[in-house]
Amino acid sequence: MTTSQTGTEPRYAFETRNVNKVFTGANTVHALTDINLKLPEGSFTCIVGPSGCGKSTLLRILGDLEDATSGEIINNLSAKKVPTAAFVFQEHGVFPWFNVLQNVAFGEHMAGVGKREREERARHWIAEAGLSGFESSYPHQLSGGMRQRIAIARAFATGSPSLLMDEPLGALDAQTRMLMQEQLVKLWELERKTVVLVTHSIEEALLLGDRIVMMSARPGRIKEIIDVPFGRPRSMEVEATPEFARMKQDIWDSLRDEVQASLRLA
Ligand SMILES: Nc1ncnc2c1ncn2[C@@H]1O[C@H](COP(=O)(O)OP(=O)(O)OP(=O)(O)O)[C@@H](O)[C@H]1O
Repeated sequence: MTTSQTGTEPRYAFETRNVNKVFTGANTVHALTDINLKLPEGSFTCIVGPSGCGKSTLLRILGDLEDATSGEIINNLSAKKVPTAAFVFQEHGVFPWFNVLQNVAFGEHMAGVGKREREERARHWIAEAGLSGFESSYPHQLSGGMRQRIAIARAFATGSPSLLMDEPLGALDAQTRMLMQEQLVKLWELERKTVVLVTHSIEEALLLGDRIVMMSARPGRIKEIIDVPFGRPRSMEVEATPEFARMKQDIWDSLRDEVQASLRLA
């Protein structure tokens, strides 16, 4: 568990205590079991686990898009005036009828921020996301990677203290994905929001995160929490180090059993 430099307990953005989630309907699905997590403010947590283990459900519960069946979710950010969390999903994150500037400013528009202020903030994050010059373009005029950068820039522009991302780079080709990983780290280092990012990629979790929460096959439990030893600011060159290769192998060794178990469940 991460602690502050003084050795005192860090401030937590989110805490979950014995969170369970059961979906009832035609089929009853026990999606999450006894999830206990403490996410320090300003930390970058990646969640990995086999398909169907409840990663998205956990993210949605943290973001208050879904209720837990039992257990407690403590959101220590909720007293702030802005929305607690901004979301980035794999696809469909941008409005096709808005241009880039309007898309990035949308969250602040909804929060009632004045036009001048929200556009100024939007232009700042558009520039940081490498989209300067495209303010008036519409999403259909841009590449998939650029569209996802709009969604990420908007999430940073909202002023929300946390960012919840569900496979935000999952739909991108390998090269664009690598560039976007770099960009995401760079943006986050500018403004250290509390980030929770769901990914299927062990490499991505190691490149981006401070910690990796590894989940077991359904009903999803926390199998292990791994501290990522690579420092900040982080260069993507860590991927070439023996430490990276060793950690990737260890995580895969542990995850492999869960992936096999999830295939038997399917
Ligand atoms: N609204 C829902 N109603 C019923 N069952 C649901 C609902 N949402 C999710 N589930 C079930 O809960 C389980 C966990 O789903 P979830 O989407 O959280 O998994 P995941 O780990 O994000 O999967 P993936 O990696 O494939 O995206 C799955 O078995 C899924 O079918």
